[in-house]
Amino acid sequence: MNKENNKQNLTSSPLPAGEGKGVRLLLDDGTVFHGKSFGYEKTVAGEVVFNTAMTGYPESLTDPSYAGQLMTLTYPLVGNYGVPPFTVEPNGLATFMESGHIHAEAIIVSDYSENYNHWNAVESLDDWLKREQVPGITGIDTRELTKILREHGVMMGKIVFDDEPDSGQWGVDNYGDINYVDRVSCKDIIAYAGTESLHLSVDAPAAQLNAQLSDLDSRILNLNSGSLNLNSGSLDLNSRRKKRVLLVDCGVKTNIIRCLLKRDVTVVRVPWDYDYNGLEFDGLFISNGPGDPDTCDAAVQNIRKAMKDEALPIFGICMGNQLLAKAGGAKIYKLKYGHRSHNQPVRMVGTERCFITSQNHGYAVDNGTLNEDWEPLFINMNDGSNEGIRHKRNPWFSAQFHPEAASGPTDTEFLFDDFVKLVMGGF
Ligand SMILES: NC(=O)CC[C@H](N)C(=O)O
Repeated sequence: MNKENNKQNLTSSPLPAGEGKGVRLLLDDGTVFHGKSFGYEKTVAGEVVFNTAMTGYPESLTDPSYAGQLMTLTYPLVGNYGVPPFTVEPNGLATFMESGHIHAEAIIVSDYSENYNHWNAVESLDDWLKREQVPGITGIDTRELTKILREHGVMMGKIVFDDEPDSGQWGVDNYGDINYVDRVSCKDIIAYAGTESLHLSVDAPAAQLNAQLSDLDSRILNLNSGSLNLNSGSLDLNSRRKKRVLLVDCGVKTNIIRCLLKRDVTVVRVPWDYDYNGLEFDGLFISNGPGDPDTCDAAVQNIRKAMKDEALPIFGICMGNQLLAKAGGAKIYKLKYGHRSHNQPVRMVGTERCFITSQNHGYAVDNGTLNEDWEPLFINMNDGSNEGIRHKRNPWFSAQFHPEAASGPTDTEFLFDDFVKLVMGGF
């Protein structure tokens, strides 16, 4: 079937002659959009999703949860504040980005602005995309595209250059069948303490890792001893170490690690399928990540093992909400077109408190499948879907939205305070 003749053929207002190459966005339902290329020239395919935030393209492009997706921005003017520098902190974390590189397959915009101006910009979006070999399309009627995705639901799409014949092949499997988490998760164990970080091998026995982590703690404590506040809540005086959060990296955003470190805990980041149950830690954190949570069974099994310690604080964000729910026996389903924006309203169940949240997810926990030990913690005010869960007795909770924001509103950052208080042993 020739999909291009099958459906709408949508041409947006032409860009001035001489700009990027002509390029088409082909949707799985046969719709074709015509635009101009910017960034890197490459044919790519993936799940086409839309994000209605007005800002935040550097953070969204580097959010590992966008792996495998073509990111449509509905805000029409994109690129006008350029791109911040890719500087890295002493602990190896990017200063302004959410990971080490762009994870979205492509960016789709209405009107790419070549001119940019911002106190922190060092290059244009076009130059950054070229450097990272990621294609962009401009001149697309992104509101029309979004209407189609809202009606039909998200679907696979492909970018094809007008001067290249379309092979007719997608070149990638269906989005939901690919384990993207495995692609984006770290490969080593990385411990972050203060401004330091230490890479450890996943093959080392737990006893050796525990000893290496203790050495790191002693070093940090000695380094800080001049200014050490002995009343600091995070210092465990019995074990002479800081409180430790074990972070399961399903594609963690940098700002989650920053938010934890800011609260004075040591963060031990492990690959998504690593069995951390022999390590010493005081709290378990399960991160955001791309793709279908049903591809992450190893992570669910490890969470179940950790749950044998009923007093262990557990906190999850986004994919972490879904994996914690699965570990508790609940089911996940795919939303029609997901929540990707800076203005998703959620209500804290049992209260009249409503928060405006930053979101990026396509799947959701089915509230009806939570067993009697669990209850919804937040509910989306637009569509009633689950936005978080909590265990009725144990210190286990999670949010479907992004309390770390980056980008977006920071109103729910208090959830990190709540978690770290539990880790410190009190509430
Ligand atoms: N940001 C995330 O962690 C997203 C979780 C999952 N991949 C979803 O789309 O629902």
